[in-house]
Order: sequence, then structure tokens, then C-alpha cells
Amino acid sequence: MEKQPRLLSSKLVHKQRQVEVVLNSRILAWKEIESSRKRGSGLNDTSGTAHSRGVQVCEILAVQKTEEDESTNTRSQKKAKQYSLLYAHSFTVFYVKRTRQHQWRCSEVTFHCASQGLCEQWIQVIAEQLSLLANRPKSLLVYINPYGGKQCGQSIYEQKVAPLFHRACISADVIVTEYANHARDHLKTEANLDKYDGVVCVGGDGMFSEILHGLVSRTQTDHGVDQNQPDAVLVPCSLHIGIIPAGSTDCICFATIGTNDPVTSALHIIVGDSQPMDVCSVHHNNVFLRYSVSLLGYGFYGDVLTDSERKRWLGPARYDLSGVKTFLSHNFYEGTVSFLPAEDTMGNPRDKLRCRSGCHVCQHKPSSKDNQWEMSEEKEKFDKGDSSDWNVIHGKFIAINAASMSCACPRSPKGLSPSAHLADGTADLILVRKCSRLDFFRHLLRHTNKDDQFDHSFVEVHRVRKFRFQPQHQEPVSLEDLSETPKKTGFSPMCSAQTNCNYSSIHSSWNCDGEILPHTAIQVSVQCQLIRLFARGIEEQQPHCVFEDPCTLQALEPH
Ligand SMILES: CCCCCCCCCCCCC/C=C/[C@@H](O)[C@H](COP(=O)(O)O)NC(=O)CCCCCCCCCCCCCCC
Ligand SMILES: Nc1ncnc2c1ncn2[C@@H]1O[C@H](COP(=O)(O)OP(=O)(O)O)[C@@H](O)[C@H]1O
Ligand SMILES: [Ca+2]
Repeated sequence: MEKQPRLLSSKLVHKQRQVEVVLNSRILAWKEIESSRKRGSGLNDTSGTAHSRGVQVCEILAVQKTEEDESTNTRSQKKAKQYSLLYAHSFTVFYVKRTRQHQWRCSEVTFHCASQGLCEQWIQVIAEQLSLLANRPKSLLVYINPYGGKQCGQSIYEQKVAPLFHRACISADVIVTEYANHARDHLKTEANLDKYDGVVCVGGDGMFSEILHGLVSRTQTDHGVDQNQPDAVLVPCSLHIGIIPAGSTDCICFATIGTNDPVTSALHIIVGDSQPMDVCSVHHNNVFLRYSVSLLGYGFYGDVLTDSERKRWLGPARYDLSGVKTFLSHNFYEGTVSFLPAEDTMGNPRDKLRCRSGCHVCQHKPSSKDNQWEMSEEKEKFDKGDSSDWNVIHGKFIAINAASMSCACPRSPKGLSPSAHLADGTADLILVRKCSRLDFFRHLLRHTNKDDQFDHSFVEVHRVRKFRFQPQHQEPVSLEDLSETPKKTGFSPMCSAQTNCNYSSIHSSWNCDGEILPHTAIQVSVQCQLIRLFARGIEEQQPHCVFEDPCTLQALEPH
């Protein structure tokens, strides 16, 4: 590893002990200076790294002159006070600390200096290094849905997030939404986006969907791209999106960060993390309907969502109640699914290659900006939608789910498709055919344990770039018509398969990231890496041990 030149090195005091503190462009490290008494008593660590600690500069959140604490009541505090009189000037470094289950916290370390000049020099040099981190946002546009999840969005932002942004010197313009689609329409037409480095969404997947639609539509309009063209090459958004989870499912946050925790999300925003993400565009007969980043689900998840909307007052529990009700209804829907499979090199949904931070599959996936891919034969064939490459499956399905990422969430920590990738340009298409209630229950249960939910005769899964769905029976012209349809028509030329059928029982609806689509016949295309989040994907769980970090030790080596 290349040795970084030291920027600053001093003997300071930390927790009433003398420490040598060293800063290079990558690491801030400190090590206790062993007293001769200790050395004689053999207390020093055999590894020679006793008491050495460090933090990566890219994980430092802020540096500040320390506020003096005047309370010196206890004996030890008095002693500390006496000690600190000699080192009267101090500064505090705030940094990211990893705790359990992918959670990050803001930790701090204070150093005392003998002179004001030295203290100010440390603050200045560290602040300079932070200002060189170009990815960090300085100005954010924040939208809060006050009614998402348990209706705590506003207090979560004010109590847990705003103080961290303030500490990191990030300015934020906050808009508390007043009605559904307020955030979407503001982003689409009004917001002056040049002022900001990112947009923050405080809410659930539905609120994220609003931000997504606002930002993607705005970008296409600004570049003259017609979203109604299913083959249009969409322009990626330049602003990053941050998600502060305050919704009911929060699967987009969970699957990109590994936890649903507002503080963790805020810290990923502050350090300027970047995670590209696929977006599915959904069309109906060449008319643009919606974008989706998590689940596009027909049948079971569509029915759960439709039923749960009436129970919004129940908060996040509405999904469990509607889930049980829908499970007991045990509906199935007939139709034709056609799909364009991804190339074999893209892996398959049943391999064990999980998408994790720095995922190789997503990194090696040619992005839409990649010229080689733009010109390749594969792409040409792909663009033409060569019909011979399309697979067609007709059947009766309990569920048709397309997951363009794992859809991991607290209800299902591995997700609907555990090996789906965040940014590979593909989605995993899961077809659950008509089966017994018990079998479907077994399949659902496997979303909550280690067993393979695809290992059933009635389930198949394909990695796809595009797909289409055509219900067996023609759908009503629009949702409005559908809601006006009498519950029991008793007559319809298309009702031979089911008795007492009506539109609501021969058709399900598509659940598109928690929104109901107005059509059942849809065409879907995965747009590779269309947006970027302030996230880094799920980090492999490892004890974060700064003692073993070679950079820390290297920074402390004598020069
Ligand atoms: C037996 C236990 C089975 C548990 C199965 C859990 C599977 C959960 C997969 C969830 C994938 C979620 C994908 C994301 C969807 C969200 O975009 C979307 C919107 O989120 P928002 O409200 O935050 O805006 N959320 C949803 O559509 C909610 C889906 C939640 C479905 C929960 C289903 C529970 C099923 C319970 C069945 C129980 C059968 C018991 C029989 C006695
Ligand atoms: N001020 C508001 N009043 C009513 N609905 C809103 C408001 N702001 C956003 N919404 C809508 O609320 C819905 C649910 O929001 P979301 O934050 O995803 O919560 P949840 O996860 O509980 O569904 C979204 O469809 C969003 O468009
Ligand atoms: Ca994907």
C-alpha cells in the first residue's frame, strides 16, 4: 500500500493520557505514548499496537472546537479539569462508528492541545481534508411525508437527522408535504435543482416513488426525452437521492443500506455515498404508466396492497392483516407472461452471489454510458427486441413478481429475490403458479427463513431485461371503469373459468412500489443505473477493527 505523507503530527492529550496524533490524507490515527513506568511493568501489548486507534478521513463527519463543560463536581472530574488546564484548548472529531446489524452511529473523540494555535491548526487541517471530499453534499432539498408509516416523519427528521446535518455543515431546505404527489410535482416543475447536491425523502417506499418520478421525469423533460416511448434511452438523474426511513415497508432503504434506521441513513448521506440503481419503466400500449425500483407484483402482492389501502389508519400493520386476508382468499389469475432473458453472464436468481457493497456483478455490468455496450451486437439485438429471444409462458398464477433488487425488508430480511442485483440492468421475474394453500404458505414462509423460496415445483424464476403481461381476459378501459363495475355482473362472455366472476376477481392489480397501476396489461423494461442513492449497498458484516487496519498502523509508523 502506498505510504501517505503526514500532514500533521503532534503530541496531544486524549482521556488524560498523552497520545501521538497523526493525520495523513486517508487516516487520522492516535496512539498512547507509553510511560517509562508502564514499559517497565511490561504492560505494553506484544503486537506493538497497544492503544492505537484510527479513523478513515472519509468517515470523519465533522471537526469542531470543543465546547467547555463547566461542571466539575466529582473528584475525577476535578482531576480532569486540573489536568486539562495544562492542555486548555481542545477539539472534537466526529466520525462514523459501526454498531450491530449495519447500523452506523456518530461517535466522537476529543484531543486537548497545549496551545490555541496548535488546536486551531488541527481543526483547520482536518477541515481542509474534509473539504477535498468532493462527493459530500453541501446543500440538500428535503421532502417529509408527515403521514407515512407511524406518522413520525417530521419528528424523526427534526430530532435525529437535522442535528447531524447541522453538525456536518450541510444546509437543508425542508418541505413538509401537504398532499399526495406534492413532492413529485414540486420536483417536476418548480424546484430549482441547480441549488442542490441531492434530494432527501423522509417517508416510505411510496414517498420515495414520488421523489423518483419527480426527478426522473424532470430529467427527461430537461433533455427532451419522451417517456412514452418504451424504447427511449432515458437520461440518468444527476442528483443523488437519500432515504430517511419513516414508512411502512421501507424496503428500498433496507435493501440498499441493510437496516431501516434514520441515523444510519443520515450518516450515509453526510459521507456522500453513492449507489447506482436500476429502475423499471412500465408502459401500457406505448403510454408511460410508472417507474418501479423494488417490487412490481400482480396477484398476491397487488391484492394485499389494494386491500391494505382501505386500512391505512392501521399503519404498517395493515399489510399483515391484508396479507392474511389475501392469503385466505387464495385467488389465482390467468394470463400470458413474455420475457426477454438476461444473458447467461448476468448470473441467475438462484445463484448465491448476493449483491453487496462494491458488488462485482453490478460494477462489471456495462452501464448505459458504456460505449462498448452501446455498440455491441448484443445491444443491437436487444434493442430490436428480437422476438425469437422472447420466452412466452401462459398459465394461472397466484403471483407474478418482478424484483429489480432483492426487496429485503424487516418482514423478509433476505427479500423476494435474495440474489437480485441493485444495479445490473436486470430484474428477477418470479412466477408462482396455482397451487394449494398449504404449498403457497410454505413458499411464503421461506421468505422468512434460510430455505430457498424458489425450490418448489409451482415456482419458477428468471433473470430478465424486459417482460410483458397480458391478462387472459380483456381488462376494463381504466381503473375508474373498474371501480364502477357492479360487483356481481353474472354475465360476461369471458367468465367461463370462474363462477360468479366479476372484473375484480378475474383481474388483480399491479402493485408498483406500493402504488396500484391503472392497467393490468403492461410492458416493462429495466433501465440500468438510472438513479443514484446516498447509499453503498449492504456491507459484508465484519467486526470493524481499527487496530488491524494497515492504514492506521502505517500512519503511525515513524517517518
Ligand atoms: C408466513 C409469513 C410470510 C411473510 C412473507 C413476507 C414476504 C414479504 C415480502 C415483502 C416485499 C416487499 C416489497 C416492497 C413493497 C413496497 O414497495 C410496498 C410499499 O411500501 P410502503 O408502504 O412503505 O410505501 N409494500 C408493500 O406492498 C407491502 C407488501 C407487504 C406484504 C406483506 C405480506 C404479509 C403476508 C402474510 C401472509 C400470512 C399468511 C398467514 C396464514 C395464516
Ligand atoms: N401530505 C401528504 N398527505 C397525504 N398523502 C401523502 C402526503 N405526502 C405523501 N403522501 C402519500 O402517502 C403515501 C404513502 O407514503 P409513504 O411515505 O410511502 O408511507 P407508507 O410507507 O406508510 O405507505 C404515498 O403514496 C405518498 O404519495
Ligand atoms: Ca437489478
